[in-house]
Parts: sequence; structure tokens; C-alpha cells
Amino acid sequence: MKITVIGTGYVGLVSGACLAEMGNDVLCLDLDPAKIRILQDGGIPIHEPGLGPMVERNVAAGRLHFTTDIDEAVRFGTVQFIAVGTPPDEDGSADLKYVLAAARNIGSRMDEYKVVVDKSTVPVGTADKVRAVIAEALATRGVTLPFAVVSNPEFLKEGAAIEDFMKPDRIVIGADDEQAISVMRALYAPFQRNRDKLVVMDTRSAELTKYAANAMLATRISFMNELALLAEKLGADIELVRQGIGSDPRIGYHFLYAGCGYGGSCFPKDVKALIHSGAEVGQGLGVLQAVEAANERQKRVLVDKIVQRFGEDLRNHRFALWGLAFKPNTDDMRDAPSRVLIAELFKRGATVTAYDPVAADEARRLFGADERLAYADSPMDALAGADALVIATEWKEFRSPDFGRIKTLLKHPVIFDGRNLYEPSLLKAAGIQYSPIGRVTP
Ligand SMILES: NC(=O)C1=CN([C@@H]2O[C@H](COP(=O)(O)OP(=O)(O)OC[C@H]3O[C@@H](n4cnc5c(N)ncnc54)[C@H](O)[C@@H]3O)[C@@H](O)[C@H]2O)C=CC1
Ligand SMILES: O=C(O)[C@H]1O[C@H](OP(=O)(O)OP(=O)(O)OC[C@H]2O[C@@H](n3ccc(=O)[nH]c3=O)[C@H](O)[C@@H]2O)[C@H](O)[C@@H](O)[C@@H]1O
Repeated sequence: MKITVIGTGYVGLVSGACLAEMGNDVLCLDLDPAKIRILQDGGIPIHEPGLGPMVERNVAAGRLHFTTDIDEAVRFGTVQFIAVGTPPDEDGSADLKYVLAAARNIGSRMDEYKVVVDKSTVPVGTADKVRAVIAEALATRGVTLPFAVVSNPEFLKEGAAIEDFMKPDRIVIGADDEQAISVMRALYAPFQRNRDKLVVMDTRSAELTKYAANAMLATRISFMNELALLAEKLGADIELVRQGIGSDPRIGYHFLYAGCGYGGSCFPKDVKALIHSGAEVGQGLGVLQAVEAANERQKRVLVDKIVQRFGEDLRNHRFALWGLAFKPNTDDMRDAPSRVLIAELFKRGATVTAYDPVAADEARRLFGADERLAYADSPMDALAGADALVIATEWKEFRSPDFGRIKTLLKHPVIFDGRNLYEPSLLKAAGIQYSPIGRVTP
């Protein structure tokens, strides 16, 4: 099938590469010439495991192409995936300007039947808006052409995006047009060999399904984070509580890890957007408001612990920070807890030496040439002479460090662990003061 993917970010590039991998002919469009140049030169603008080789393979096979030419992109695909950003507007609502601009581009250029697929995360009613924008653009040209708009939200996780796209748990299709539904069935058939994973519904339900999934996951995390704070006060251990409740299949083990707050490009923005959608129709979403407030508080928990140990005035203090990305296996720092942590430490006069296996360049882009933030080439390099170690991301390479060396390198043998990586008794034996989230420390 000939497919155009509009927007070559995390979702667009992964979708384009995976669809090409299944034998489709895919053209990826982006308005950012720098991004397209990198891709045309054989590079990958983001860090995503497995993506580089897959892109390379499919470009070499002649099935995956990149362009900034809108005319060419609209002409190319019978299926036009819209995978552009939907960032939060000032009031928290999802800003649809990129989605609607992409729709306008399609309507003002198409000259045959198109299936337009919303893959971006968009509020309920957006498919109707996309339909209206395309119809208006066609009418302006005095042209009548058939087209369908489908909602096909994406559930992939950064860092595991290829695996998630190639082996999805479910594929949600929101559509009322039989022809479009059979196009989507054919497109996704290779991704669901063992069972039918397609869940077909109306576009509004599909749009809400995406927000409901992210909001549910964010709720689990905020709930566990709040329980962790309670556990600390009551002398209980959140890790044992997690195991205790996760064994109930109605609860399950996934997404129950307490930590220093959820970040990333989606949970924070999607929770806000859903609250905003509720407010627009007079439906309060009190649970979600609490989820958001709890997360904001949680991102400051490590700083509270640092202040408790070293005092409010942190001038002349330097902290080693392990992990900048909002989670492992990505260089993405959008809404990362590390950013709040660094800002709060700076506010109190401290400096930071950070180590992250892949996100240092992104941090340099975000923090510029701020002298208060230095970068180390290895986890141990970050420690030399630092007052304490703070952990914000659970990269695998942090899981079994040489605690003896950590103790020797730090000025004070203290670890503030925002991801609960270590057994408290082990650190006690190593002579390190350990401050995790919601755990009992001997
Ligand atoms: N990042 C993730 O893990 C996931 C993201 N989503 C959703 O997918 C959507 C895209 O997210 P990301 O890929 O992270 O965004 P991104 O910001 O990484 O990429 C969006 C790309 O679209 C391009 N663009 C904007 N307007 C355009 C236009 N009119 N024509 C062509 N290109 C255009 C931008 O230059 C940018 O490269 C969002 O709605 C997001 O909520 C959904 C599931 C997972
Ligand atoms: O809509 C999206 O963009 C995506 O958002 C999330 O994916 P992602 O943001 O890539 O990362 P997650 O693995 O969900 O982690 C999000 C945040 O929650 C935190 N988290 C996760 C799990 C947990 O138990 N505890 C916890 O604090 C992570 O550290 C991270 O900061 C969802 O998991 C995807 O299904 C969804 O498609």
C-alpha cells in the first residue's frame, strides 16, 4: 500500500519505518528541513532502540522515503497518517494547529480518494474538525472528492516503540466508513497474526480511548507515589506493598512503581488536556486533577529529602545526578523529573554534574551553556568530589554499581534514589546512607 506519514517525530518515524518493514511503500513528510536532511543522509534524529537499522534497511530496499515537499506527500499515499505534535496550549487544552494545518494541506491538494488517519493524540471531536477542514479546502477549490477520516490512536512507549508498534496489544480504529475500515484492516493485518487485535468503534470513542489509557496509567503512578509518601510516614515499604497488591490479577504488577514522578511528552500533557475537555462540557474530573497535583508534588520529593539532609542553603554544594531522560532508553527530556530537580537545586545555589548515557546532548540544548550544570562521561566520573548522588532515571547501568567506589568518591556517602534501584540493607552494609522513595531503610 502507498502510505504518507505526516510528521516525522517519535510516532511518525516509528510508524513509517514499521509500515515499510511490512512491505508498504512509505513517504514521510516533515516541515522541519533539518530533520529531513538528517534522515535523507542516513541518520536518525532521535534515540530509539532498533529504529536506526530498521530505517536503514527499508531505505535501502526503496520502501521508505523522506521529503519536505507537501505536494509530493499528498499525491503519494492513498492513506495519509497525521502524526504531528499536539502540544498543550496555555490553558492545558491540546493545540490542534499542526493537525488542522496538515488536514488543510491534504484538502487543498488531493485529487483522488484518501483515507486520512489521525494518529496524533487528539481530543474528542477532532476527527469531525479534520473532516470539516478538508471539506472546506475542497469546496474552496470547487472540487468534490470522496475521502474518509479515521481515528487510529497510537499506544507505543518511547524506548520500546518498535516492539510496541510491531506487536501491539490492540489496534483501535475509529471510523464509520466501511471502505476506510477495510483499508485499515488490510494495513494492520500483518501486525496481528495470532489474534484479531482490531477494536473498531466510532471516532469519538476511539479518541477518548487514547486519553483514558494514558490517564489510567498516570493515575496508577500518582496513586502509588502518594502511597509511598504515606508508607514512609508509617514505616511501611512501598516495594513490598507493590508486590502484595500486584499479585491480584485485577491490579497487576505493571505501572505500579513509585518514583520521582511521571514525565515525558504524553502523560503530563494528556492528563491536562482531558481535564480541559471535561471542563469544556461541564464535567469535573476531580480524580485526574488530584493525579496531576500529586505528580507536581512528587517531582519535588527528592529535593525535599536533599534539603532535609543538607539544609535549604545549598551554595557550595555539588550533586552528582545519574539520569536526565524522563525514563531509560530514550534521550527525551520533555517534562522529565530531572529538569525540576536541577532547577530546584540551582534555586538553592547548588551545582550539578550529570551523567546520562544518551540524553546529555538534549540537556545541553535545553540548559544551554549554564555553568552550574556539568556533564560527566561515566557514572563514576560524575561522583568525584560531589556532596551526594541523586538518581532520576533507572538506566540498567546504574543497577549494580561498585558501592565501595561510590563511597570513596563522594564527599558524603549519601544516595537519593528517585527510582528505588537498590536494596536498602545492601547500602547499609556498604556504609552508604540511602534515601529511596517510600521504602524502609535500616
Ligand atoms: N511520543 C510518544 O511516545 C507518543 C506520542 N503520541 C502522540 O503522537 C503525536 C506526535 O507525537 P511525537 O511523535 O512525540 O511528536 P514530535 O514532536 O516528536 O514530532 C512531530 C513532528 O511533526 C512535524 N510537523 C508539525 N506540523 C507538521 C505539518 N503540518 N506537516 C508535516 N510535519 C509537521 C514536526 O516538525 C515534528 O517533527 C502527539 O499527538 C503525541 O501525543 C502518541 C503515542 C506515543
Ligand atoms: O501517549 C504516549 O505518548 C505514550 O505515553 C506513555 O509512554 P511513555 O511516555 O513513552 O513512557 P512510559 O513508559 O509510560 O513512562 C511515562 C512516565 O511514567 C513513569 N513511570 C512509569 C511506570 C511506573 O510504574 N512508574 C513511573 O513513575 C516513567 O518513569 C516515565 O517518567 C504510555 O505508556 C504509552 O502507552 C503511550 O502511547
